Amino acid sequence: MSVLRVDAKVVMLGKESVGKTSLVERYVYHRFSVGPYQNTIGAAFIAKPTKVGETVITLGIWDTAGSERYQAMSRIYYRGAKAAIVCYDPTDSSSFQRAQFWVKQLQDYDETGCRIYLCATKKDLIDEDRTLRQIDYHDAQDFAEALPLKPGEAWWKKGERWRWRWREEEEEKERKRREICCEGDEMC
Ligand SMILES: Nc1nc2c(ncn2[C@@H]2O[C@H](COP(=O)(O)OP(=O)(O)OP(=O)(O)O)[C@@H](O)[C@H]2O)c(=O)[nH]1
Repeated sequence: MSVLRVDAKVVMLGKESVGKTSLVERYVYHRFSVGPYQNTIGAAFIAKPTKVGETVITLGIWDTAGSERYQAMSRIYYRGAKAAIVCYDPTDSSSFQRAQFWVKQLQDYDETGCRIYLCATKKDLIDEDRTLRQIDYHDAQDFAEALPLKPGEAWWKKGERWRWRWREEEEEKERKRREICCEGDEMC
């Protein structure tokens, strides 16, 4: 019996119905399924060999369910991932909030240097009717630009709202860490 060797684990994250499964299907099978929307249950796995230079590497793609019902399970799927594609639908502002949630989860629990990619879906809808856009392009860009930076470095680049928000969140985390430490330890 042959055992499938996965060279890199990739995880798809994002609110339900943002288009994660459609993206994976497009990438793997070059198709877009039209028809009634079927939500993912738990997660789906697919292996995709891909050529990088002369080397073939196999991506193990975990397409997670966006429904909050499955949120607790998601850590299993992003644990050890080399890359996370965090998707949001620019016509749905709540999906952008959800994307921020996932980015934070990944940053808080990352043990293996997972690279985070922010992906806006359903561009055709915006192209057809710009009034559908609920997420400002620049807000998304600012947020994405802050991603490769470690949280501690993010606030050195001044100007944009997102970077300041990272800073505030980090300071708040540090403050809580100190409080917890001081409660149980007089040396703190
Ligand atoms: N117009 C348009 N519709 C899309 C696009 N991508 C996905 N959809 C539609 O959006 C709906 C949800 O797509 P899915 O790919 O199933 O979404 P998902 O994020 O995997 O959803 P969950 O499995 O619930 O997490 C489907 O009806 C798709 O046809 C796109 O690029 N443009």
